[in-house]
Amino acid sequence: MKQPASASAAAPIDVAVGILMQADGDILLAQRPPGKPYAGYWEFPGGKVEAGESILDALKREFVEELGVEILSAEPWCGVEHVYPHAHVRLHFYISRHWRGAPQSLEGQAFAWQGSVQVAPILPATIPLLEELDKRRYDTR
Ligand SMILES: Nc1nc2c([nH]c(=O)n2[C@@H]2O[C@H](COP(=O)(O)OP(=O)(O)OP(=O)(O)O)[C@@H](O)[C@H]2O)c(=O)[nH]1
Repeated sequence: MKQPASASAAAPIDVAVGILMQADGDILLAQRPPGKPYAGYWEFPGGKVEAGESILDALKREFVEELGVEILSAEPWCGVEHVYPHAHVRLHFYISRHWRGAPQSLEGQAFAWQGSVQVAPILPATIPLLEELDKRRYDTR
């Protein structure tokens, strides 16, 4: 099959992204492992939605695979579309305040609980969300 001329011409890839938020507002970030595009950049855990899978199911699967964490509930927060040189992604961000298990580095990735975010660099499409998130961190629902 003929390849699209650029990532922007390709159909967007759906990605499920989860923000674990502790009661004190701290959020979990993970560092992309070597071998992936943007290796070393920080992101919220998640990954591509597989064919026939719901976004929430993909989110739950990725958290088990990457961190050994079982998401008990998550609310959709916002969607962001971004064209990278390697892919056109449609990011579906969820916030979860209820999960089971402490995160483990199952894919060798570093991760960090952050209040105001100090780790860098952050994936470009995720940067604008950090400011918005800061406003929600102390929402105690
Ligand atoms: N998980 C995650 N992905 C993000 C974020 N922001 C962002 O632009 N992305 C993009 O979304 C895409 C996620 O794909 P991925 O390669 O991590 O997904 P995956 O774990 O299923 O990868 P795989 O192909 O190795 O199985 C990447 O292009 C990544 O650059 C974010 O905050 N979290």
